[in-house]
Amino acid sequence: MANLCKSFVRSFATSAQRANAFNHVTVIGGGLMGSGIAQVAASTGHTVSLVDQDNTILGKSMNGIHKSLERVAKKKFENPAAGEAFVKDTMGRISTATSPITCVSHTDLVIEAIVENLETKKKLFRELEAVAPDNTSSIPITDIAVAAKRKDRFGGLHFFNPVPMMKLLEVIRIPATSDATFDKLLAFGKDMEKVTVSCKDTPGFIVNRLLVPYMLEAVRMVERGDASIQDVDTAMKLGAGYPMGPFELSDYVGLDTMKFILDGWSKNYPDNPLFKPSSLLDKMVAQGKLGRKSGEGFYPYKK
Ligand SMILES: CCCCCCCCCCCCCC(=O)CC(=O)SCCNC(=O)CCNC(=O)[C@H](O)C(C)(C)COP(=O)(O)OP(=O)(O)OC[C@H]1O[C@@H](n2cnc3c(N)ncnc32)[C@H](O)[C@@H]1OP(=O)(O)O
Ligand SMILES: NC(=O)C1=CN([C@@H]2O[C@H](COP(=O)(O)OP(=O)(O)OC[C@H]3O[C@@H](n4cnc5c(N)ncnc54)[C@H](O)[C@@H]3O)[C@@H](O)[C@H]2O)C=CC1
Repeated sequence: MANLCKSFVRSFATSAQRANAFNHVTVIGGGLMGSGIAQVAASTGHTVSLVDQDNTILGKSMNGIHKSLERVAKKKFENPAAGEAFVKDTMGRISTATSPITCVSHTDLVIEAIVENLETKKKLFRELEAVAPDNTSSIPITDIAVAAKRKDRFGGLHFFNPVPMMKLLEVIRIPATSDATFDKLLAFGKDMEKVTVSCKDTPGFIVNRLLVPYMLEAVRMVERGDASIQDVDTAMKLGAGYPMGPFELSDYVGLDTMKFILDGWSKNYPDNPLFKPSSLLDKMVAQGKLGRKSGEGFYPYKK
């Protein structure tokens, strides 16, 4: 299998030298993030097991990956046959499973990308009782690591949505993370063709520490009646050069995920008025308006 990996990497590698930090990667959670991580891991030469709760969800994940790969292939290859081969080879590197237990016995890296809920994440790691770098938006890595026995082999990988397009990867170490693990995670980031940055295990790491207050102030502006959703989005795109306004981005991230993140922040910082729950966000999630994934959020979408 290692040989296969190497030959694939030779065929499709960019100019960057790969470290081949890990060969087999298990991604747990096949939603927006897990699918994107699995896709990029496979397209950069890793063999991937993608795990979610049932085969219907996994079917949707694989469809999404296929569509995204076709978009990538269109840009990457002038020759359609080469593009088709890239999509087929990449898909062939991904297998699916409904339990992580069978995969982790032979994997080099476990990436957790399940729902943003500390107890659910801790329960998963208790079950795995193994190495587990993870993808959380805002939960401190140290809090999740409580459930891991081998903390020296535990660290945080924060990818960005959409994973195939966003170049950044935040790599977080906790005091218990060994130098060897941290170095391997950085090397893995390079293998995934991402630019890595690191910071302390501080709330929201770098990006979300700045993004969350910005997004929240946008929603408060609308709640106060200061400006409309459309005008806020237009202003931030044309006046600040952002590719999406805060409400378009919220729909893209998923309003349920946003609510999980905000609920965590307001629980951890009850005295900070900045992180108070948003009644608008709560109401929309209760109505099932979750953004693009449900067909409606701040804006309507074709299903
Ligand atoms: C308001 C509520 C307040 C609640 C408060 C709670 C706060 C919580 C907030 C925290 C959120 C935390 C989330 C997180 O942890 C961190 C994140 O990930 S934040 C999100 C970061 N991402 C962004 O900021 C994305 C910004 N948008 C963009 O960069 C672009 O819009 C995007 C690349 C997504 C799409 O580009 P666009 O030009 O708009 O559209 P196109 O469809 O034309 O695409 C352009 C280009 O890109 C290709 N492409 C797009 N998506 C994919 C994909 N998934 N796979 C493959 N290829 C893709 C597409 O093919 C186009 O290529 P061309 O060659 O140009 O045709
Ligand atoms: N949506 C975004 O833009 C970003 C999200 N994140 C973080 O990534 C994580 C995942 O987020 P999304 O992919 O957006 O969520 P999502 O809701 O799209 O996907 C979560 C997936 O996890 C699965 N799942 C839940 N419990 C599971 C379990 N015990 N075992 C296996 N699978 C399980 C669900 O079935 C679902 O398919 C969250 O921690 C989130 O904060 C990080 C960066 C960006």
